[in-house]
Order: sequence, then C-alpha cells, then structure tokens
Amino acid sequence: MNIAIVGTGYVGLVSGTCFAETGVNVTCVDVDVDKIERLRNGDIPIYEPGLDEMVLKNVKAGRLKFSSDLASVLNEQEIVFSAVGTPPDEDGSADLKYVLQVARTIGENINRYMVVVTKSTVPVGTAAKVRKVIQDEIDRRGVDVKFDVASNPEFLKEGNAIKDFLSPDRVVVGVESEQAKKILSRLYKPFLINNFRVIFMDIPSAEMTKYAANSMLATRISFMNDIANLCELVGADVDMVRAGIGSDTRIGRKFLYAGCGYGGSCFPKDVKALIKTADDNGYSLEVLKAVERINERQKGLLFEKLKKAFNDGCTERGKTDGVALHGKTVALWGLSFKPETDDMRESTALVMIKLLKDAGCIVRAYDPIAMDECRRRVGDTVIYCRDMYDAVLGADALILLTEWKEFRLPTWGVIAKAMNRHLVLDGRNIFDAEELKDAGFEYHCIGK
Ligand SMILES: NC(=O)C1=CN([C@@H]2O[C@H](COP(=O)(O)OP(=O)(O)OC[C@H]3O[C@@H](n4cnc5c(N)ncnc54)[C@H](O)[C@@H]3O)[C@@H](O)[C@H]2O)C=CC1
Ligand SMILES: O=C(O)[C@H]1O[C@H](OP(=O)(O)OP(=O)(O)OC[C@H]2O[C@@H](n3ccc(=O)[nH]c3=O)[C@H](O)[C@@H]2O)[C@H](O)[C@@H](O)[C@@H]1O
Repeated sequence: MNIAIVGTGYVGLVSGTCFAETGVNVTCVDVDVDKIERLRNGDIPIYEPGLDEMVLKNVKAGRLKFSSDLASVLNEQEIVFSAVGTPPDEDGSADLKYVLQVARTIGENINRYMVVVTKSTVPVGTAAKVRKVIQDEIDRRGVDVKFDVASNPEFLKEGNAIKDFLSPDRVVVGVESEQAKKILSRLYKPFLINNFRVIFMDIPSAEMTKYAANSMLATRISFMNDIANLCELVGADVDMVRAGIGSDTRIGRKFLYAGCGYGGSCFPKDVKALIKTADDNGYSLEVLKAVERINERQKGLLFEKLKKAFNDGCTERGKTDGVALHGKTVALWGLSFKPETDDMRESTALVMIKLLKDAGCIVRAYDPIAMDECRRRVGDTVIYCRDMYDAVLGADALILLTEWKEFRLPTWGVIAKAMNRHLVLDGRNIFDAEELKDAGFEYHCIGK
C-alpha cells in the first residue's frame, strides 16, 4: 500500500514513520524544502524520544521517503493524509489556509481514485470544504476523477507520540463511503492488537470528537486547578483529593494533576476554536470559557505567590506590592510546556519569564532540552545555565515549572549553599515538603 502524509510537523512525521513501521510505503511531503533536505540527510527536526532511530530504520528499508513536491508523488498514492498546521486565527478560530492549500494541490493534480484524509485538527465542516476545493479544481480541469474525503483526527501526545500512535486506545475515522471505509480498515489492520478499536462514524462526528476530547481533558485540568486553589484556602491537600476521587472508576486517575496551567500547541488552541465554533452557531460554551479563564489565572499563580513571599518579608517603609521583587534573582527549572519535549508553545515559562522581567528580576533558567527553543523565543533576556545547580547560584527563589525526571530528587544541601534566599515554588507538586523543611527551605506548591 502506498500512502502520502502531507506536513512533516509532529503529527506528520510520527504518523508517517509509524505507518512505515507496519510495512506501508510512505512518502512524507512538506513545502518546507530545507526541512525535507534535512530529513533526507537523517536530521530529524523535532525532539521525540525514539523517533530518530525509527525514521532511519524505515528510510534504510526503503519504506519511508521524503518529497517537497506533492504534485509529483500524488498519483502513486491510495491514501493522502493532510497533517499540516491549523494555527489559531486572530479571532480564535482554526486557520484552514494550509489545509485548503493541500486540497487545491490535490485537485490540480489528481488523476486516479484516492482517499483524502484530514488528520489535522479541524472544525466540523472542514472535510466538506476540502471536498469542494478538490472538486472545483477537477471541474476546472474538465476531467472525471473520483475521490473520497475522510476525517481521522490524531490523539497522540508529544513526548509519548510513538507509543500513543502504535498502541492507541482507539482510532476515530469519519467516512462518507464504503470504499473509503474498506481502504482505511486495511491500513489500520496491523494495529489491531490489545483492545484497540477503530471507531467508524460520519465525518462531522469525527471532526467534533477531536475537539471534544481535548476540551474534556483541558476541563479536567482546569477543574483540578480550581479545586486546588480552594484546597489552599480551606486547609485540604489537592493530591489527597486527587487520589480520593481518581480511584472512582467513573472518574479515573489520569489528567487530574493540578499545576501551573496547561500549555502546548493543542489544548489552548483547540479550546479557543471550539468556543468560537459555538459562538458562530449562536451558542455559548460556558464551561469552556471558564476553563480558559482558570488556565490563564493559573499560569500567573506562582508569580503571585512569589510576590507575596517577598512582600510579606518586606518591612521597609514605602515598599508597594511587587516592588520588593526588583533586582532579585529567580531560578527557573523547566521551560517546555511539559517534560520530554522542547516545545514551548503556550508554555507557562513564557508567561513567567515576562512577569519576572517586567518586575525587574534577573532570571537564571535551565531546561534539559528546550534552551535553544527558549533563546529563539525570548533571546538573551534570561541567563541560560549549564545545569539545574548552576541555575540556583545566588538565586533568591527557585521556581519549578516543568516536571522533568532529573528535577525530582535534587540534593537540597548543595542548593541551600548556592542560593541567596531559601525559597522554593513548585508548580508541579513534585518535591517533598518535609524534606525541604528539614533542609531549611520555605516551600510553596499548588493546592496544599
Ligand atoms: N503536535 C501535536 O502533538 C498534535 C497535533 N495535532 C494537530 O495536527 C496538526 C499538525 O500539527 P503539528 O504536526 O504540530 O504541525 P506543525 O505546525 O508542527 O507542522 C506542520 C507542517 O506542515 C507543513 N505545511 C504547511 N503547508 C503545507 C502544504 N501546503 N504542503 C505541505 N506541507 C505543508 C509545514 O511546513 C510544517 O512543517 C494540527 O492541526 C494539530 O492541531 C493533533 C494531535 C497532536
Ligand atoms: O491534540 C493534540 O495535539 C494533543 O493534545 C494533548 O497532548 P499534548 O499537548 O502533547 O500534551 P499533554 O500531555 O496532554 O499535556 C498538555 C498540558 O497539560 C498539562 N497537564 C496535563 C495533565 C494533567 O493532569 N495536568 C496538567 O497540567 C501538561 O503539563 C501540559 O502543559 C492531548 O493529550 C493529546 O491526546 C492530543 O492529541
């Protein structure tokens, strides 16, 4: 079976490589000529554990190829996946220009039956738009070619992408014909292990499923963050509450971790897009509007705690709220929006760096992987440190934003000697409060 994946971002590259792993001949296509050249030279542009080796293995086996010209490879394919970006427009809706560009190229060049599948996260109605763009181009050319459109949203998580793709909980496929269903069933057959299921449905339901899934997960996080903030006020411990409610199988244990807010390329964008879809249809998604507000507040919460810690300790006359932070050195551990990725899109670190710089702080930052990405985004406004211990040198406070494994068991004695003031703010609740207290630290976390 020959398939093409258009767009070699996270989703395109991971899904293309995983399909190749099952014996399918895959051509990954991107308009970014430099990216394709890098990929051809074995240089993988994203950080994803295990991906490099898997790409190289499948390239060597001749099952994975790269091209910057969709037109020239299109008619060798049975299925073409579109996995291009759908960034948020100014009004929050998903920008479909790349998706429709791909459709146009397909319409301009298609001369055999194929299934055109949208893998990108797109609002309900997009497959119909894709169908129309392709058909208009076919009509313009005056040829008679049949094709089907389909929707196959992707649920993988960055950092765990290969496992998520190869052993998914389920695959959702929206189809409009029996022929498309048969072809896509065949493609996913090698994945039929464990309890994995392909759920076929109509196309609008498949498109909606993706937004509903991400919005539900974002809602769980904002709900727990809201409960965490209340726990602090009433003397409860959110981690105990999580254990207590997560053991109810109706609720489940996953995605209930309170913290310093969700980020990434998807939750913030998809929640916004679903709110916009509802608004456009004259309906207000009240829960999701609150989910967004809570998340924005949560990203600033550790800064508020930091300000409070400094102002509470400030006895000098004339000091006003926040002024006590001016000139203080703050160490940041973790810059990416979550561990195992260098992705900083919508990360809490970006919000925190801005708040700290605006307050006149000196920021010393360390992340195992995302330092180059941070430099690309905020330049040299922060000091990039060699390691986590280098970051705390002379610091008046340490703030943990991303729960990378290497941060989990620090040697507090060494850190105490290096820091100017023994203040730790833990945005992911990974440290042991007793241990920190014994080492002489003032410790603040989320929801307890
Ligand atoms: N990043 C993730 O973890 C997940 C992303 N998604 C969704 O998948 C889609 C893709 O996301 P990412 O992989 O993160 O995107 P990305 O933005 O990292 O990459 C998109 C790629 O598409 C290429 N492209 C744009 N126009 C093109 C065209 N006309 N022809 C060929 N290539 C073109 C770009 O050059 C870029 O390399 C989005 O809709 C996203 O919401 C879904 C699940 C997980
Ligand atoms: O549509 C997408 O692109 C993807 O979005 C998320 O995946 P991802 O953004 O890679 O990362 P997650 O692991 O979901 O984490 C997102 C954010 O939520 C935060 N989070 C997660 C879980 C939790 O309990 N608490 C919490 O604050 C993380 O720290 C992170 O900032 C979904 O989990 C994927 O299923 C989906 O395919």
